[in-house]
Amino acid sequence: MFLFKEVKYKDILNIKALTIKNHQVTCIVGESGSGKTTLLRLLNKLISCDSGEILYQEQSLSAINSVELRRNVVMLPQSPAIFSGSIKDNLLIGLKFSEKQLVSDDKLSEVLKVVKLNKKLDEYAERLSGGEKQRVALARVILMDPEVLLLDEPSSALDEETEHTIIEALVNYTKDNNKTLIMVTHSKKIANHFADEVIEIKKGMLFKEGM
Ligand SMILES: Nc1ncnc2c1ncn2[C@@H]1O[C@H](COP(=O)(O)OP(=O)(O)OP(=O)(O)O)[C@@H](O)[C@H]1O
Repeated sequence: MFLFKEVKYKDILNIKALTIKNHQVTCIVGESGSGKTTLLRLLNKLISCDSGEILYQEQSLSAINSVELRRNVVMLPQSPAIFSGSIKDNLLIGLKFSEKQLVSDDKLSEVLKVVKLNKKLDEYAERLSGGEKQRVALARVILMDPEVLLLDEPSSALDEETEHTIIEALVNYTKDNNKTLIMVTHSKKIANHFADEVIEIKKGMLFKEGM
């Protein structure tokens, strides 16, 4: 699905060869500042590499329109934005921005169940806890129904038990719907338990080259 060839970005990332397979759960681990977020940002063209090439479904990212790419490859940033308004407003905003068809309240409630958030759609999103806001943002990404979900520490604000439950639900969602999940996590436990592939980055380089 994604193929890296001699990719360099500033002096932050230097990846000779990397394949990320589709319909799999890939976890990216590594110490703080090693380049994990930078890697995710390359995948949906928020940034572009200085040299080398990244292919998505055999097509060079440089030849794919960024807006079009981001309809299929959606990123959840480390500190996602929550807007004033209801949970429903916050769920629909991703669809509105990407000019996708809006969905029914039933569908919205269904997605809240995937992220195990037991709240009403008309509750104020700003009153939610940090971990609950994180799950609203995650539900917003799921609603976009992308081929690839890029998640940057989606469970950083959750306790260990909730984290396990949410990631498990997310992995099941990925498998049931033939999605591709690429997730940065600080938790080696999560990575070892759920990932089909683990990418470890050290100072901008793959710990195990040529995966
Ligand atoms: N646009 C940029 N210009 C210069 N330096 C940058 C830029 N973006 C990131 N960096 C630096 O690159 C390094 C890697 O950043 P990145 O956010 O990818 O790390 P990370 O592995 O995701 O870290 P964390 O786990 O702390 O989120 C950091 O030292 C960061 O300061």
